[in-house]
Amino acid sequence: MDVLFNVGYLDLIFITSSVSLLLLWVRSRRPSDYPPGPTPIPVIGNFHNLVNKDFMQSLRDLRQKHGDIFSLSLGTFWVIVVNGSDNLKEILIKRGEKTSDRPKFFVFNLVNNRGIISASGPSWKHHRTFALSKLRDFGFGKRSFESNIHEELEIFLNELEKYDEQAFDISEIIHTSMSNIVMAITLGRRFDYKDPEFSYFVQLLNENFNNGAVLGPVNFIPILEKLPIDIFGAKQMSKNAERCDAFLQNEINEHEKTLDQNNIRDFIDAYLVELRQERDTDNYFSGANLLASIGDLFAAGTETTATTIRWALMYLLNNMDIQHKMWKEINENVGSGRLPSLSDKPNLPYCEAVILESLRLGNIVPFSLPHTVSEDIYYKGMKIPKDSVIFPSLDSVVYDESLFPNSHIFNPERFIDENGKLCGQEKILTFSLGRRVCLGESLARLELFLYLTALVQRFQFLPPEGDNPPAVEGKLGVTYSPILYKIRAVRRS
Ligand code: HEM
Repeated sequence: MDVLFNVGYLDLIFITSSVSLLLLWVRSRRPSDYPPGPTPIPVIGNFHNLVNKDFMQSLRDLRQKHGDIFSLSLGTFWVIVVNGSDNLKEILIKRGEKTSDRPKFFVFNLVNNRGIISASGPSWKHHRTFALSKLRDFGFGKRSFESNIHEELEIFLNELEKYDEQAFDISEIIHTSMSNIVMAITLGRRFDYKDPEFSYFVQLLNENFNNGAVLGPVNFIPILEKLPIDIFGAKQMSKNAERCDAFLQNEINEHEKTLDQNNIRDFIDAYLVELRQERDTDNYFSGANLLASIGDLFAAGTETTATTIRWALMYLLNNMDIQHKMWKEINENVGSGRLPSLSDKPNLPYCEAVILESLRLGNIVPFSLPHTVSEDIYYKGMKIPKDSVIFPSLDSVVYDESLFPNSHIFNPERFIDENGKLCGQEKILTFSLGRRVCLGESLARLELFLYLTALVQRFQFLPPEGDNPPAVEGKLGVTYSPILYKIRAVRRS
């Protein structure tokens, strides 16, 4: 009887383990109508295909092997990587109705899928439309906004002069300056560069941007978030997000105390008015959604523009002839007595081309942000299943030789036609495309133009004394950002 019982017990363990493994094996097997891809290993899926090299290179190599649309089994998700400008347009624009939600990833759950970036469905649409109209009202649509940027820019340029031509790392002050512009729109005020609370806020945002958890395994295998040790940085990221929220909640509370419905000062005021008027019968507007929305504007609107400026300066250090040509164009069309303004844009096509080329080759969001699929879709005979995750490879457009010959070379001339006019800007997809296209694109383009032209007008940028220009290298966090480098800002006479 005992023997029988022992055999039965062992059998049970054997059967349970076999069934579990079988289920995992079946789960990680690629159905024949899915896009092709490397063979997944049971339990591990395709993680092993991504660990040896850097993530960007791994996805480029997989494309070489499996084609423009390929799939990977990662944890509980099927990930579909979409490469090439035409495919991206087909999937994100033509089939946009079914491909514009966000997946249930750890990073998006951090704010309980509220606000803009992490939300899906009607609440997302509501908040996106509201934010876009308020960015216009308090930002790029307002005439006086350019002079607000100029004030911030003057402070920033003076800050650079304090380095007295010594080599320094520009990252922190450029982040602070960009953050202040978003502050002006959302909180209606700016902070001093030395304000400890503000510096801490900017530092926390940066840490979360550089944290590996954003694209890391914790998104694909939710249980990893619960591990007692924080190998994947998830707990640190949650803590940082809580501290950023506390800072922003404080600002919301102050706004509530001083709100005057006849004098709407900024984004928070406008949102609070909507909340009080209770016009929103579906209850999309809420305190939690307000907090998440302004958090989104800071997260998306600070690091991105700051990083693009750091890429542009890195390229200018490596291409002194291009820097000189930019300065010459500014000098001939604007002079040195006033800051360049938006009305100068038509006369500064070369400067604009340098910005476009920095947006292209800087490649700051190589896989955009992940999307998910709300219903099965079929494309080129392949099934892209409901709930799979789409990685839009904007990286594949950057290096598309048919669009950008000698794509690895920094060459602003590719955006200038034979009549000296700007051309080809529509080929750049750095702001992504479709319904989720970057909400801050107009603001970002305005900031990049005003900052980069003013920087080159006032200073010549050089590598540290006796050093070569920095190697053009980047590293991937949420954004692909240049490695830290030092620069000298020498005031032009
Ligand atoms: C050079 C600067 C910038 C670049 C390259 C950039 C790029 C992007 C990209 C690739 C996305 C993801 C789109 C997708 O899901 O497919 C995005 C989303 C977003 N961006 Fe930007 N961005 C920049 C600046 C800004 C600025 C200045 C703001 C606002 C202050 C902003 C606000 C947003 C928001 C709110 C989203 C989420 C949109 C949504 O989910 O509906 N961005 N951006």
